[in-house]
Amino acid sequence: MQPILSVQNVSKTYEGGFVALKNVSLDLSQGEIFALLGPNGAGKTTLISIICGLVNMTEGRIAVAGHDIVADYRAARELIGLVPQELKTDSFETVWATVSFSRGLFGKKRNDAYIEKVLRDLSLWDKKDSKIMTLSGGMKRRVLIAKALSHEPRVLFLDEPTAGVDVELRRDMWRLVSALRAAGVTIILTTHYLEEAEEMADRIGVIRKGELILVEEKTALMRKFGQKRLTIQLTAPLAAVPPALAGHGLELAPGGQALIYAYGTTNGSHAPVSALFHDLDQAGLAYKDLDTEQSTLEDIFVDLMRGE
Ligand SMILES: Nc1ncnc2c1ncn2[C@@H]1O[C@H](COP(=O)(O)OP(=O)(O)OP(=O)(O)O)[C@@H](O)[C@H]1O
Repeated sequence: MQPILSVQNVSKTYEGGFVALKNVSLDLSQGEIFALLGPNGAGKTTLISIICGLVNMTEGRIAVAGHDIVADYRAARELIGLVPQELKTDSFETVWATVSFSRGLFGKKRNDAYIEKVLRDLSLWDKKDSKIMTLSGGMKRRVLIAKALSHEPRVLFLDEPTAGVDVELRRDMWRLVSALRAAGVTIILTTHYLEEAEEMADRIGVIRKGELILVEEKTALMRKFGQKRLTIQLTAPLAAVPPALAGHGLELAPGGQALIYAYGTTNGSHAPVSALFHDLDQAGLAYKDLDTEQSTLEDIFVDLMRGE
């Protein structure tokens, strides 16, 4: 199937010579949620801005549903919605006028029923006649989302959509994202809240210093780079790991009250764990409790960023 978004060998050098993107390639399929992660200044906004036609690329080619974003920019842009990071809205207009006007800008026929649905989905309906300048920051952000959805885009970019928003808006937003995905909309989001990406994304891309260093299905990523940690709380403290257990790579917790066993989640086999318990019993070590922890996307991300 043709990708809904195809980014091929895109590079960007800003005026003054700063290289913000280096040979980035990426294909997205319809209806997927893709989380683009990376530290501040990695190039996420640059990439999104290029795809949305706000910044020119230096090299490369991008197509949206087969429409080249340069040669066929009108058709390409009609398919894209962008919720920008910064709050910029026309303060004197009403919510209704702002969102309807935005639809008109894309040459779409007026559709009041659709705009009403968008405003209702974003809990903005009772504010439809309010001027933007009278709204709270969270409400303004909802308006930005409504604007981005006004022309029924097939690809939606959310650039740090939940930065500084309250729990309720965050929850609304994720409900909306699920509904959009179910309707076949492809969503690309950048976020610094990694639990959000862990929860929502189908695939994760990590960008570092302008390079897309990794693109992976989320579940595969968690399997591949994830670690589990088993803490065995002992009934009596130890001074050192007993020699009989030397082959397991155990660590003794400070104070000697617990043994820590870290293992990968790659092969799904539990043989090493059962061998460990067998040897614990053989060594006559008594334990009173067990804790397991699994690495989160955040742990994996931090490790990836360290691995320069
Ligand atoms: N107009 C510009 N001229 C020169 N350099 C720029 C310009 N815009 C961005 N940059 C630089 O390009 C790099 C990438 O910026 P970008 O905004 O894409 O990062 P980001 O990954 O979105 O970061 P953040 O997480 O902070 O939003 C940064 O070093 C930034 O200073």
